[in-house]
Amino acid sequence: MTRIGIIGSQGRMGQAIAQAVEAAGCTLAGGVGRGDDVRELAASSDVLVDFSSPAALEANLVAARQAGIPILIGTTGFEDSHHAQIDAAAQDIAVLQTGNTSLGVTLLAHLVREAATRLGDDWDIEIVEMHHRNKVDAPSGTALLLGEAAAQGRGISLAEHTDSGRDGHTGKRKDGDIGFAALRGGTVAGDHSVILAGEQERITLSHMAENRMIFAHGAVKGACWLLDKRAGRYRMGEVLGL
Ligand SMILES: NC(=O)C1=CN([C@@H]2O[C@H](COP(=O)(O)OP(=O)(O)OC[C@H]3O[C@@H](n4cnc5c(N)ncnc54)[C@H](OP(=O)(O)O)[C@@H]3O)[C@@H](O)[C@H]2O)C=CC1
Ligand SMILES: O=C(O)C1=N[C@H](C(=O)O)C[C@H](O)C1
Repeated sequence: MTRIGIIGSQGRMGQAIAQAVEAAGCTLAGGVGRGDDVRELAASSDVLVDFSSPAALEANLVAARQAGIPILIGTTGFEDSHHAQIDAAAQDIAVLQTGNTSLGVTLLAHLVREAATRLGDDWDIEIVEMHHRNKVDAPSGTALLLGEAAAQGRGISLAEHTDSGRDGHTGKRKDGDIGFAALRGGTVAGDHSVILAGEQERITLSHMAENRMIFAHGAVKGACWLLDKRAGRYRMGEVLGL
């Protein structure tokens, strides 16, 4: 039976993933939190699943590399330097990093890419997300991955066309930018809408997570999918055949 080790095991997602591991008929190798030794967990796991904090990334990648096992990273809030660390680790082990492990969002990203490819640059793209009051990063990892999908569809760089957190006298909207707005409150598991706004018409593509078990089941599926993969960086779309 596949042994899955959870990083961030006492968190909201860590606890959901433990349930999903059981439901999938896998074995829970154990879990670690802040201050625990992730190398010990890696030594007794076939694959690691990380839903913790960007601060934990370096130690997690070192542990997975030393043990020679794959890692699925669902943590969000990464900066460019974190992505460089993930790329480096993917030279030696299989790594899947995604801001959202659900089937619905993975499909939504395809739809957004397609819409952005087909609609002209005169359609403005805005991404709105809402999450529970305890979420610490914004925009959400999902909003960013949907923004990436839109940017890819348009053939532009998201980094050069992001407009996030408008406030005050901002001036008019810059042509071609992809806008982000983040709402926080209550217990919302994760709502995302991509609005394509044209002349006299508007398309909204949305996903509403009703329960974080959808992320947990996707994470376990992704972790098991990674088991026989060569070193490299993989996407959730590959797991789900999208
Ligand atoms: N990709 C996806 O589909 C999804 C991604 N996420 C992301 O997953 C992450 C976790 O979310 P959530 O479970 O809600 O958050 P929580 O805050 O509930 O859980 C995070 C857990 O990680 C632990 N942790 C913090 N720092 C470290 C560390 N250095 N090493 C090991 N463990 C550590 C925390 O411990 P302590 O409490 O002591 O700090 C806590 O138990 C977030 O980045 C979130 O955005 C969430 C849902 C879906
Ligand atoms: O922190 C959360 O809760 C979530 N985080 C992920 C994100 O940043 O997009 C995925 C999901 O939306 C829930």
